[in-house]
Amino acid sequence: MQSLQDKASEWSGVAAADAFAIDGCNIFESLGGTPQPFVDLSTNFYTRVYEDEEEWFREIFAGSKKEDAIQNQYEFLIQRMGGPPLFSERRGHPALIGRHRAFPVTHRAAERWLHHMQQALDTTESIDADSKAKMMKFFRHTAYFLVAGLETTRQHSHGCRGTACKHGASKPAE
Ligand code: HEM
Repeated sequence: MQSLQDKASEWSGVAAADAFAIDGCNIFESLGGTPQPFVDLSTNFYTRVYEDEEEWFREIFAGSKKEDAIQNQYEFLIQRMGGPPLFSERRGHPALIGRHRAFPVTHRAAERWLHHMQQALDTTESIDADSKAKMMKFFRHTAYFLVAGLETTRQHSHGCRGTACKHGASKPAE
């Protein structure tokens, strides 16, 4: 069976080696070892998301306060890009598939998310071009990893419906 990583590579067009080039360097340190570039990026990103002219996409985020969404994201990014584990200290394990279960993370939503992230990166001056390129590949691959992961768990839940399957405990989000 095709793994989620394989599906993510196929759907995103980004090979795993390119997506995880972020692990071969420390972007947090190379950007000066401070939270600021990540705060800038997340603020830029979520300002675009919360003002998106496409209501269907804006609505996905309606249950979260913009300030909270910004903090969740920059703490995750700092941690993932080689900085201190701020996200895990405050929120626990990232478990991204589980944390997105309540949201309709479709191919279309992934493309819209990536569109805003590309624009946010393009207009964040505190991040250099090489780091931007690496981060975008990571984002693209991860967005499709989420699409693939959620599609798989939802299909699985459908298959279990009406049976005494152990997965029945976690209700599928549809
Ligand atoms: C593919 C399309 C995506 C959609 C539609 C989506 C949607 C959302 C929504 C609605 C939230 C809740 C906002 C909040 O309260 O923090 C969220 C949280 C989050 N997302 Fe995404 N997301 C997507 C992709 C990604 C990607 C690619 C990443 C990582 C590279 C990511 C990382 C996170 C993190 C770390 C949180 C905070 C979770 C928490 O603190 O509980 N998301 N996302």
